[in-house]
Amino acid sequence: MSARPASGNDTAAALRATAHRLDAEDPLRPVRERFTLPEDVVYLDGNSLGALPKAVPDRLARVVAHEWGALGIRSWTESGWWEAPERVGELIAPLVGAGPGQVVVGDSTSVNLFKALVAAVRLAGEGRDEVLVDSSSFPTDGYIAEAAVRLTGHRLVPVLPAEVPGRLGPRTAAVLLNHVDYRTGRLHDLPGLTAAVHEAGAYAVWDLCHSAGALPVGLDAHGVDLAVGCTYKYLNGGPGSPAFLYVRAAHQAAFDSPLPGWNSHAEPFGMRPSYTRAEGATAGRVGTPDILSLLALEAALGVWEGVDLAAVRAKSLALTDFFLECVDRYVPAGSLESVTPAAHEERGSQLALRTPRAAALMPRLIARGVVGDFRPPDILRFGFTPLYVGFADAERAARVLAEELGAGD
Ligand SMILES: Cc1ncc(COP(=O)(O)O)c(C=O)c1O
Ligand SMILES: Nc1c(O)cccc1C(=O)C[C@H](N)C(=O)O
Repeated sequence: MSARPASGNDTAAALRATAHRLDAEDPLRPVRERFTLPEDVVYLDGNSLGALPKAVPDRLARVVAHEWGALGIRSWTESGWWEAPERVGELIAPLVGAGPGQVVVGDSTSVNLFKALVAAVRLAGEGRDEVLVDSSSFPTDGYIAEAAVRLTGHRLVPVLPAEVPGRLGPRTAAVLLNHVDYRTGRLHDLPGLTAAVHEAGAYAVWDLCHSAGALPVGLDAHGVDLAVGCTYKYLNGGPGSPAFLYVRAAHQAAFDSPLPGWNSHAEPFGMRPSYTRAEGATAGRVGTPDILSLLALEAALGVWEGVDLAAVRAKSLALTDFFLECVDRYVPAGSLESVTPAAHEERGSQLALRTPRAAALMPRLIARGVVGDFRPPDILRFGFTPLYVGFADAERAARVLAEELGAGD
């Protein structure tokens, strides 16, 4: 980075004063009170595991003691367990720009990637034999895509998102893309790439793991065909909370799941020997939902009440700008390189700083209460969740980072 040398106490005092003012002016500041945050810790890992919303422990305790303990099997109907995948889907829908009836919650992101990709190539039909997959993606996307095409008989073409328009053609059936790159934090052009995929007559599948809850997505507005995302990052659902699957309403009649379990049957308790698909988003279900995690997620989604996603995006950009400014002021020139694009329209809600010392540095930052993560071979990752991270947190993280960099190995 183009760092200026740290100029001592004056710099720190000025940056702290700015942080204090920005926190005082922050319209999302009160939302932080909806979370239990670890004491004296700057938590910059919400892009891996979101913090704990305060409403979750009591809700879970009641589900266990009353719904499971006292009501038992009756809770599938009396406590609304059976409909929970669709009900929780309706809570996520507005956060990703989806109208009602298109989002269902259940299974992991990996499993939903498989369903979505196979369903997309089936929608494309005969005569199209290629699937493009984002080669910079989180590894599971590539593994799943490879396994999916082995079953469907398509040819997998790994490409960088920027190369997609040049690689599309009459043979393309579907394209699997990441909205925000998990390593670099680069935000890809979802509207533009989706339009290009459609122009080629193909189907666009988006992985929203690093954008759902971090920025407006606009699934309906941009014509996305299918999308998946996890709920344990910016949606704060807890470790292993179930993922979501979006199937555009226009495609639901032809949606052909490769995993048609009994939960997506039109009449699940009819126990029929043959399968008849349920209507709507329910067709994306497979087997018995993970009720404890699903209901923890439902309680966690309460933190979004009254929260405007445009304010979340504005704060995310302000926080990441401010963190970069602090790093620039505190850290000696040449010791870190930001691999996250500077342009706002290309930035998600995390920053990735490159240094050959990254692997050794991150444990030291964590020991000093600044929790980010390390991604091989040389990336320090800092996630900024606008619902609970403040500007004073950003200043402290940058200052501790500079101190640890200065301390040598
Ligand atoms: C982009 C992306 N896709 C998928 C996953 C993981 O999927 P799963 O929920 O199946 O572990 C992650 C992170 O774990 C991710 O960052
Ligand atoms: N899903 C995770 C897990 O089960 C354990 C630890 C981390 C994760 C993550 O989410 C990693 C994350 N997708 C990443 O961007 O690196």
